[in-house]
Amino acid sequence: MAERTLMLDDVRISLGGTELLAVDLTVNAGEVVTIMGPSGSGKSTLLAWLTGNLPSAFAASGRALLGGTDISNLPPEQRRMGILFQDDLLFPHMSVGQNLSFGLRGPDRKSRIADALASVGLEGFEGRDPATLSGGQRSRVALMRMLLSEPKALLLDEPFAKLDAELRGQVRDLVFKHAKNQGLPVLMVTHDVADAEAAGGRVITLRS
Ligand SMILES: Nc1ncnc2c1ncn2[C@@H]1O[C@H](COP(=O)(O)OP(=O)(O)OP(=O)(O)O)[C@@H](O)[C@H]1O
Repeated sequence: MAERTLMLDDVRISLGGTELLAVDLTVNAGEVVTIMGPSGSGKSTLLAWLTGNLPSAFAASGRALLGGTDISNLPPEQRRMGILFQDDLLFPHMSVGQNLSFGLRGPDRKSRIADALASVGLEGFEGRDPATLSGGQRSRVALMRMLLSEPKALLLDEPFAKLDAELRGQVRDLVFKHAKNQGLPVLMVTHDVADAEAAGGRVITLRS
């Protein structure tokens, strides 16, 4: 599955002329690599660079290769990255079902959405207004929206922080299983050692 690896080739990001981070890393298909490190060490900045949304205050060099293709200069929407942040927002004027069908095609769309909701304990939530959901419920909808969009790699930034302990384990397993089944490379930023252990892969620690 070499075509599904995510390679960070000599990536260097600096801020105000000072190097913030330097990373050389290959994430294999189905592998979860955890990024840890103190606050301010550049974890979120690295993910922002990968998505094509690096703030202009930073300067970056190096390449990101997804399945062997250099994506470093592609616009964000062409990178096919599944992105999940702790404070992920759902579209407020759409129902849960409409949020999930965003970018989804095909005649089996409805049943895929129903299955996705059921898999995170939200069976029948299609018609709900996101404003009426709890933080944990919203974060599960955002997660399923990401997975349904058929990304080629996953970038997760504290993705399970809003979930209580029991749900956290379940949702985490679901994401990692999905990544394994689909052969997706995953980069996960977390402060939580249990998240890193559950991922079971390599841990990269950025220094402050
Ligand atoms: N838009 C921006 N403009 C200028 N500096 C920024 C910007 N965003 C972040 N920074 C700075 O860049 C550095 C890295 O921030 P980043 O958010 O990547 O750290 P982090 O490791 O994700 O931290 P945390 O664990 O607290 O989320 C910090 O010193 C931060 O103050």
